[in-house]
Amino acid sequence: MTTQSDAQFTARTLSEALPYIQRYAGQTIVVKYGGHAMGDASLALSFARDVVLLKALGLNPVIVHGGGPQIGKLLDKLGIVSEFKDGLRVTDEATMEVVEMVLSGPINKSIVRAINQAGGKAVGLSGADGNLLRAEKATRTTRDPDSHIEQIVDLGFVGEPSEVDISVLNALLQADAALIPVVAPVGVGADGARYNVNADTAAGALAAALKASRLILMTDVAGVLDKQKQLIREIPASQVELLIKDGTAVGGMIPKLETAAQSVNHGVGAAVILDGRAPHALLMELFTEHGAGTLVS
Ligand SMILES: Nc1ncnc2c1ncn2[C@@H]1O[C@H](COP(=O)(O)OP(=O)(O)O)[C@@H](O)[C@H]1O
Ligand SMILES: CC(=O)N[C@@H](CCC(=O)OP(=O)(O)O)C(=O)O
Repeated sequence: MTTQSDAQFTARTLSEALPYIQRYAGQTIVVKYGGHAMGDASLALSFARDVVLLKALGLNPVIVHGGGPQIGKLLDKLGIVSEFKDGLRVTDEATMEVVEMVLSGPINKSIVRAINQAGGKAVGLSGADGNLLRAEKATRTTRDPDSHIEQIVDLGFVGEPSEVDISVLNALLQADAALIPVVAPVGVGADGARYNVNADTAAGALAAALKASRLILMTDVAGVLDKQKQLIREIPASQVELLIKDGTAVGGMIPKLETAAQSVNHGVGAAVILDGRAPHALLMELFTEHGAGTLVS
């Protein structure tokens, strides 16, 4: 049972959120829901409720999800060895089959079901639907430390977004403004080939195409940590390359920071990297003055 002081606290919290609700009304917020942030069933339902609340408050949330750990589990079961380079999974044909199966299948549908269970109306898509996310083979190079010669790293079917066609999202929202799109980051090539696109990168490309006011990357750390493991609250987009070059950000944090900076440079209001395991992290970030995580602007 809630006491009167609990009720007063709730009422005050709602009242204090008013300027933020007014600021974001009608704005598109792209939320990247990472595989590590998915946690247990109650956390997933709590995330879904927060998304439904955003919609009820007049924001336009678009969810792009990951599922790296879940892909890893199935690959392990199938005895397929998987390797990462700079936070990207080297993807051969057999791995691509598993990636698409896991992302477009159980993960996408479990998020759609959770949002709908929370009273929303989610619809699941992948990059192939309506050519939402066109991709091309990603290219990466490394420099040999001895000879300084650049070498091409072959990542297989890892894709980079080449074009985003938001018409399918517009058509859905025109048909029913209550819909909440949930996008699996599987891109489609001009030749019809499918590509494994890092979910952060996919979310950044969508945020830029949708001219989102916020790109929120939900992960399993408090934000970007410095070398002393202290949270960095704000990073100018221009300093992101430096943090990657000096080794502060490694592995999965590299595509996050690159995406955050690129999306800001392409007109997204700001990008935030925050801890999706913290209950209501999304609401705290958007509707309180205690923004959580690291802001890239
Ligand atoms: N400077 C850093 N600050 C915080 N996390 C970092 C940093 N550098 C690397 N990481 C790693 O990046 C991880 C987040 O990326 P990733 O595992 O791909 O998450 P997700 O599945 O949410 O996309 C963290 O758990 C952490 O291990
Ligand atoms: C190219 C690449 O690395 N793709 C990722 C796609 C899923 C993803 O990004 O999931 P998280 O956000 O949960 O890490 C992968 O295969 O794991």
